[in-house]
Amino acid sequence: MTTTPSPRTASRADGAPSALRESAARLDADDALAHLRDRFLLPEGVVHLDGNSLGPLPAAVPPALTDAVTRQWGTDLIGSWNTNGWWEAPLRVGDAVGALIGAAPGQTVAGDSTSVQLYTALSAAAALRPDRPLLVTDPGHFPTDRYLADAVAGQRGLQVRRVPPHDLAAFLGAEGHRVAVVSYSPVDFRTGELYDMEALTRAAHDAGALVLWDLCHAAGALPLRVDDLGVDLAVGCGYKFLSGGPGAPAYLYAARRHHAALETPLTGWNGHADPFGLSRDYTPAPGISRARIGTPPVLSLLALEAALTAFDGVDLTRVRAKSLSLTSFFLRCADELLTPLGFTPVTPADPDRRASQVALSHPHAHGLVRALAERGVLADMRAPDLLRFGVNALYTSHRDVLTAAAHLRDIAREGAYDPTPPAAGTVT
Ligand SMILES: Cc1ncc(COP(=O)(O)O)c(C=O)c1O
Ligand SMILES: Nc1c(O)cccc1C(=O)C[C@H](N)C(=O)O
Repeated sequence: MTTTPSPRTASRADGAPSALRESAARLDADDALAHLRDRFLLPEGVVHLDGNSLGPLPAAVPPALTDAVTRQWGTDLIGSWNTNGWWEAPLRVGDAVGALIGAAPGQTVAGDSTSVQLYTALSAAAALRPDRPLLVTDPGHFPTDRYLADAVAGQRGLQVRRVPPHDLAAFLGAEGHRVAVVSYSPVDFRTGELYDMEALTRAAHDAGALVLWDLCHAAGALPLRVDDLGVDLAVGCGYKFLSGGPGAPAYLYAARRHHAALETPLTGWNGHADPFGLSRDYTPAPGISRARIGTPPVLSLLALEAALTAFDGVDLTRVRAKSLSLTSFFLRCADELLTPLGFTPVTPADPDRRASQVALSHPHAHGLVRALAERGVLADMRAPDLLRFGVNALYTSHRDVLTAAAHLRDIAREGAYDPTPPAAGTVT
């Protein structure tokens, strides 16, 4: 999103039909997770429905960062690598993320960006299946995943096949024996469609291929079971549903059974078996440590670590149930208030096929999202015509959802938005 909301007026859903207001009030009254909102510092008068792009500030982060800067860096100085656990932070934070994605400790490392982690994972997967020439990815995958698939394929002499998840089984039936890795996301970042991770993982494995999941839009939003499903590799960012802050470290999961043979393409000294031995040649560390590269962004790791405490004691099956309640309610509001005004929901109505966002198509998506931001409702748009609304069960209420839908109805009805498409280079 682009605009600083001013004035912030989003707390008003007064103009919404009373049946919707009563439903929102009832659903919020029954919400066993409502108290978790206090774990976030949400500005007054803002409805935050863009946590699928950048989560808001968790209350635990400012004191953790103050401590990291003033006591650890300011006073303990370089000794902090030992005394304050800086050296182990990528593994410690990796394990904390691992707990949210269903990974037992010792298989997840945090530190570099999702794009870098993807490069590592795709390259490592190709090296684990050297006799197979195909890399399968989703034509609708997030751009960085597609670009990196092309780059790794080019460097390793592979060919990329763009196969939508719904067509994977048929594709593997014909070409499966040639596929090294299937690289997918369980969630379509535009529409919010949720794919069947279990069935797709099994299909890849039945063909003898590896599977790499990009969990950016899933981790923290729904229960994940990477160990149970036998996932080979996974990556994800720290700044969406994990709310680790702008540019938060991303993570890489590699199943333990692959560690001994895991060849990482960026052989930085932090991944060395003996980083301070300063030896001439690279010897990979045992375990997931070999996926470390260079000095990690410690302050960002500590911010992410603090952010993850927002999940302490939280049952992700409850998070999922509330997220579905929020998105169902959003679809109902859309049906009653927005479809008559030219909005078309593109997110599946079937809850089993819906992740934690609702997307609506409208030819003036950009202007509408900007007008919403001016009224204190934060959402985003994805070109050419999608308005995206991400819900996070840790802090979103049904009233928030209704407020957003009611403002959008008013803006559309009044024509109170600029229909000009975004200029090239605009962050949307
Ligand atoms: C599925 C997915 N992968 C990767 C990224 C981004 O990668 P990076 O964190 O390197 O910018 C995003 C969003 O920005 C995404 O939605
Ligand atoms: N990572 C982002 C950024 O650095 C700037 C703006 C947006 C983003 C995003 O996360 C986009 C997001 N992955 C998406 O689903 O479209």
